[in-house]
Amino acid sequence: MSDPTLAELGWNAFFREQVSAEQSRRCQPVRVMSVHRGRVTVSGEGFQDSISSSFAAQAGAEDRPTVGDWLLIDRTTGTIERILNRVSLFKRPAPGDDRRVQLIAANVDTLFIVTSCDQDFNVARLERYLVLAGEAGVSPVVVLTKADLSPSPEALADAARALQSGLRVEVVDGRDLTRSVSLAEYCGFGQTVALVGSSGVGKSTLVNTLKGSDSIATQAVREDDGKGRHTTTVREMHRVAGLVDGGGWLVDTPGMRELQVSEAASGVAEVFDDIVGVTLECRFANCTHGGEPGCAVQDAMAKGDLDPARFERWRKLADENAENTGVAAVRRSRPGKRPSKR
Ligand SMILES: Nc1nc2c(ncn2[C@@H]2O[C@H](COP(=O)(O)OP(=O)(O)OP(=O)(O)O)[C@@H](O)[C@H]2O)c(=O)[nH]1
Ligand SMILES: [Zn+2]
Repeated sequence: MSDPTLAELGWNAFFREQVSAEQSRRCQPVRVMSVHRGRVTVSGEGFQDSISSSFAAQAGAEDRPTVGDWLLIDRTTGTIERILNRVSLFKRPAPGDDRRVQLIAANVDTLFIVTSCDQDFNVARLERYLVLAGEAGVSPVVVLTKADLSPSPEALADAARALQSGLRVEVVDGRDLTRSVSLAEYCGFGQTVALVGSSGVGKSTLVNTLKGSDSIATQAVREDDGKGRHTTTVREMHRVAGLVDGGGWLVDTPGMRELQVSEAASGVAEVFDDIVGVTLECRFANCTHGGEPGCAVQDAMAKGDLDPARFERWRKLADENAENTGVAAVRRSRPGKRPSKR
């Protein structure tokens, strides 16, 4: 395949408008294809390189290049001038150190929430990922793999569709391009798709199938997960070539298996907007929905309009989010000396 053009890499008006004429004389736009310790590999128009990931104007915790980022780099020195504003950003508290944030991927258009029809299917987990997508500003698609191993994949697809209004759900056999071809429309020209899901659900298989080759990332990078253990993670962009009208990019996200919800109130409200709507009808604004008079939630459950199991999952996620968000906020408000041991 020929080297991608800027437009094929995903360059569009949103990014172009952030660059002044003076800047574009001095700098060129490049996209981050993979992140390694202290370095990033980047692609631009007829240009590929590995450059240092640190730069002079770095400010906040999110001011670090991650996979999918658009950078302006100096045409002569090759150093990063700045990171362009992102369309979307996946991040999470750094494992083992929730004072820091780990950037997962930037400028993702679509999130494939991958789950398999055999063992893995779990609505609570799907809802977690939907919250993550909502919070990151990315449109979610549930991808049910291993359709061949289930007697009734369509029943699972319907269960997934019921989780959020308008949710797209695709049933595939990830090993077979002809039975994954429904994913083509999300992987078109200049589009970027990230994949999340538990280990073994078939993410790598799907990436290889859509790429049209078996050459998935093997240059594993060792990253300290903060607990003294080392996990092997590779995050990089893979070009879709297996599909006729493909041409977009896939980002696998190893190391995102355990998923805690934090600072995601708007994502939770978006995924559970049906329940939030009902709570607005409760008589007391601070109703705990635990048996107060005039509780619209209890009412709706009694009438069969609201699934008690879904209500419980919402409550659990909302509580977890409040808890984690509180912890993160307290930690941030105490700058200065870091505790040496926790
Ligand atoms: N029958 C069937 N097997 C599949 C399908 N997709 C993947 N598999 C198999 O499932 C196993 C796990 O697939 P992977 O692609 O390695 O899963 P993964 O999600 O990338 O797992 P991690 O790399 O651990 O995150 C492999 O043996 C695949 O051949 C499918 O659609 N049908
Ligand atoms: Zn109530």
